[in-house]
Amino acid sequence: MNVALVAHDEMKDTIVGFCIGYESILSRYKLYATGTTAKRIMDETKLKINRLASGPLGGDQQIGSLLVTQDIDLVIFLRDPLTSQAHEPDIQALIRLCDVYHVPIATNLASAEIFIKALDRGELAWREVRKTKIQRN
Ligand SMILES: O=C(CO)COP(=O)(O)O
Repeated sequence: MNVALVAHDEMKDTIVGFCIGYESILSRYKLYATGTTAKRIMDETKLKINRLASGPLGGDQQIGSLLVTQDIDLVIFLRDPLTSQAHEPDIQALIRLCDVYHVPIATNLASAEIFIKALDRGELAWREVRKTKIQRN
């Protein structure tokens, strides 16, 4: 089960706090994150993260590519709803691919807390079944 972590600049402190709070759960999964988010989390926790490009430089698209290959099972993407982003089309594409591939995506802290607890309880295990089905097609 693989988790993608992304946060816009105004939400970086929040995602770091989230990762500190849930470090023991997150440490059991393969983690991916966009460039600056990954660096902040690795600087402030012991989590190992596969660091992708920074969001504005294609990191959201790299996560999109991992969604297509069924390599991401949960996306925690703490968006800043009050600041426009130069790479908004990439952000929309990432969210769209979550819908295409039925990947849960939390775009704020409240939903992130629910999803991480669901992950911990094994409630996303259906993702493995779904992946197997898609691989057979
Ligand atoms: O811009 C982002 C997501 O759209 C996040 O990118 P960084 O983690 O590199 O700041």
